[in-house]
Amino acid sequence: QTLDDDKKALLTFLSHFNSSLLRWNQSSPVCHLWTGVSCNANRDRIVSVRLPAVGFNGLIPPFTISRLSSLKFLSLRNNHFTGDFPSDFINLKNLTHLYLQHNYLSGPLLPVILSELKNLKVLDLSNNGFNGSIPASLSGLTSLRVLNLANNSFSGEIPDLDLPKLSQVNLSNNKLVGTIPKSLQRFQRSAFSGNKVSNNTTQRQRQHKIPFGLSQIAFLLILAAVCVLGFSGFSYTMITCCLRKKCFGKARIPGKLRKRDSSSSPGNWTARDDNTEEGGKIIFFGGRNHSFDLDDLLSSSAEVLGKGAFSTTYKVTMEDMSTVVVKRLKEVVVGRREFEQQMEIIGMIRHEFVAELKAYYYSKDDKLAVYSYYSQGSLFQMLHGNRGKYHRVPLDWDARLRIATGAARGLATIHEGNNGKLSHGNIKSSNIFLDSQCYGCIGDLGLTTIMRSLPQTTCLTSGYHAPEITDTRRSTQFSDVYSFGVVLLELLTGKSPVSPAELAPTTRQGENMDLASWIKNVVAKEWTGEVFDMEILSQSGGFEEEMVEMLQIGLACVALKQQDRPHIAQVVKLIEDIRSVDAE
Ligand SMILES: Nc1ncnc2c1ncn2[C@@H]1O[C@H](COP(=O)(O)OP(=O)(O)OP(=O)(O)O)[C@@H](O)[C@H]1O
Repeated sequence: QTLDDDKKALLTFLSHFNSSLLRWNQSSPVCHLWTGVSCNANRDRIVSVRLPAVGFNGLIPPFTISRLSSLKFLSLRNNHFTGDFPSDFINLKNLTHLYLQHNYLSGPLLPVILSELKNLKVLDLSNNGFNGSIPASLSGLTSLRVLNLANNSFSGEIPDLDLPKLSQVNLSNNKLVGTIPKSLQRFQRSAFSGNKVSNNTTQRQRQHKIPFGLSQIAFLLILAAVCVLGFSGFSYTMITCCLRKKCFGKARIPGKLRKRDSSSSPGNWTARDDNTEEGGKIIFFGGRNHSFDLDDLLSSSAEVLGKGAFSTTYKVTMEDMSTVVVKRLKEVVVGRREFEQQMEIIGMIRHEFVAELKAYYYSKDDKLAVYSYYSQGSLFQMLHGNRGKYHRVPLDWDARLRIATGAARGLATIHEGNNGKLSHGNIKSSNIFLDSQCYGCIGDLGLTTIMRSLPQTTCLTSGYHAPEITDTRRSTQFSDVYSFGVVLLELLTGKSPVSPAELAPTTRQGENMDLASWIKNVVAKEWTGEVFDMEILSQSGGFEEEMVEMLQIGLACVALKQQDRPHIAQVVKLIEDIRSVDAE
């Protein structure tokens, strides 16, 4: 019933715009719109409505959206809305994120309305025509973290906003005057640029003036006397304390020892998830400048990219259109400490050919790892997607060489990590991604050692695991090189090591042949060129010699005895020696 009511309210809202919407998207306006709407876990209320850049104009229809009383996230940014800040939004008491930027809204902000939106964490009203003063009642929004009022016509003095959680402010390009209040002086000057405001150094200078019209010498004498008295008092207290300690043995430490605050460690910014009692927290790597936090992640639109053995992988597009990959880890078998230690090691690795671990989250119920997103997809998709279909875009030899070069360099960097002790443990084509220049980048780093081990039977049939691997949690740099060799063979043959059926024509019935054995088999019986992917062979250019060299590297990597395999640094050198792709 409640969901129906919510839907009705939303449809009433939409009905005001039908004509413009139809003009905007002839094909399927409603369909598109519903993708921006999501419900709570019980599916009985609408909690998030995002309708950015849909071409809405006119007033925000009153008592439509505001009837969605469970709404937490509302984005109507980049439309053409006019009129005042909607006074009926006072009903949206659960709202945490409000994005109304880039519209034509105007008029003053009514203090009473804002003070009621007590749960707001993000308020973005930038790039509108709001005027009047900035209401001091914003101080009541104690959860506020982001406040963007830039590019409006706000005037008067900036109120003292005592908001401890506030981490981003932008009041630039308004008509504000006076001094920046103390509570906001921790923010960069650029947050206030384009106004006639100063920070209160002039006030401070005034305070430094000698009081009561005393002459400078008299003032200095008094100051010296105060200092001497202060010093004597301090020394007296220290001496008595020491004596007391000596006389009474163990002295009690006054006050409480403060717990170390992880947010003060450089490079890490810790945000507690207010909703979890179990101490869930998200840790970011690489400085404080993160455009998202846990709420943003959880309230952003997510698309399932796939489900692996240990995790479900989502592509998450944030309100600012940046995209990350979030892996919800299902089978973590280590405790918080070990999990955090592993993530810290991985978070230190920064290399152009290794997918960056941006953040992680640990709570009793949920463990997340946030990586950078590669829009070109994985090597697996590039090699095997749409095979045999007319719209397949073939992957040429140059691209394959570039992928091999990048991925080998990425893996070499990983093996240097943790004082040269780090291994990946899950090198395969679906974990190698293509960057904008078609270099291969290694993804999914750091998960195998903290997850449940795969059963041995799975290892044997996975096609990528080295024969000595019986426990996927105990991978080694040798086994990584083996898996990388399989990827090279996959690149050359265009055959997937995980589908033995592809190798079937040359295997005897019932024989379970891996890619390396299949290649050796074919090379022994036929000529070497038989193993290469037809897609590259049909390409003009005569790259066969280069491909044979790569085949030798791949076969060296998949040597059965681990000590016979080359070190990854050697592999990088050998691949680069085939042809340097960088200059191209
Ligand atoms: N950072 C990323 N950028 C783009 N696509 C990704 C990223 N990480 C994973 N994917 C894609 O998401 C899908 C699911 O990935 P996931 O890692 O869950 O499964 P998998 O790689 O098939 O198996 P495994 O769990 O063993 O790694 C795969 O198609 C993978 O290529």
